[in-house]
Amino acid sequence: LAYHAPGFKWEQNQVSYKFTSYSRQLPGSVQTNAISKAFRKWSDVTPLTFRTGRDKVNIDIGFGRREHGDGVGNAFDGRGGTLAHAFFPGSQPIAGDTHFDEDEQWTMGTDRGTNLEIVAAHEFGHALGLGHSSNPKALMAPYYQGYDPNFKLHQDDIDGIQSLYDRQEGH
Ligand SMILES: CC(C)C[C@H](CC(=O)NO)C(=O)N[C@H]1Cc2cn(c3ccccc23)CCCCCCNC1=O
Ligand SMILES: [Ca+2]
Ligand SMILES: [Zn+2]
Ligand SMILES: [Zn+2]
Repeated sequence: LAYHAPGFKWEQNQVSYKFTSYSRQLPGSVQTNAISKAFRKWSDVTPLTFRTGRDKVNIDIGFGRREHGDGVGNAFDGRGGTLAHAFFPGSQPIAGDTHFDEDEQWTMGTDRGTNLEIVAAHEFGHALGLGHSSNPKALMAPYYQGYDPNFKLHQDDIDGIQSLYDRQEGH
């Protein structure tokens, strides 16, 4: 491309985030732990670092149901179906924002319900600039692949993110 498509990656390596709302289904500490573990999957393979912020941050994280404030086209659909969505990087306030469908049964550490860490890791792939992968085994595939206690990024996910954010120096 003759131009650099603005808004498809963060131009800085330090990315800030905060919760704008929490799920009622898990203790707050469990949710903050799940989110930081999800970010760590990506920071482990890039020069990116993630830190919590207080007011204006890059990635606002929230839980909502049905129509939850980002337009009727982005309304959630009750339990099942779409689990969450996220917006690509950019300068608009909504850029990077990540929303989880509160009608799902959000869990950690069990194969029941829907695992918050795994879904968050997928969504943060988008919030960092990745689209969906056609590799069904990749985290960035468009379908939730169920609970995996040792889930990790697929090579396809790593190749994708490193094409956006140069490899960690020295690795
Ligand atoms: C990858 C995931 C973490 C985020 C994606 C959405 C997404 O890409 N966000 O960035 C997601 O929710 N995919 C659906 C896709 C989907 C599967 N079905 C659907 C039925 C209706 C609507 C959507 C779906 C069949 C029934 C299973 C429903 C429960 C699981 N849902 C999914 O896998
Ligand atoms: Ca849903
Ligand atoms: Zn939304
Ligand atoms: Zn997705």
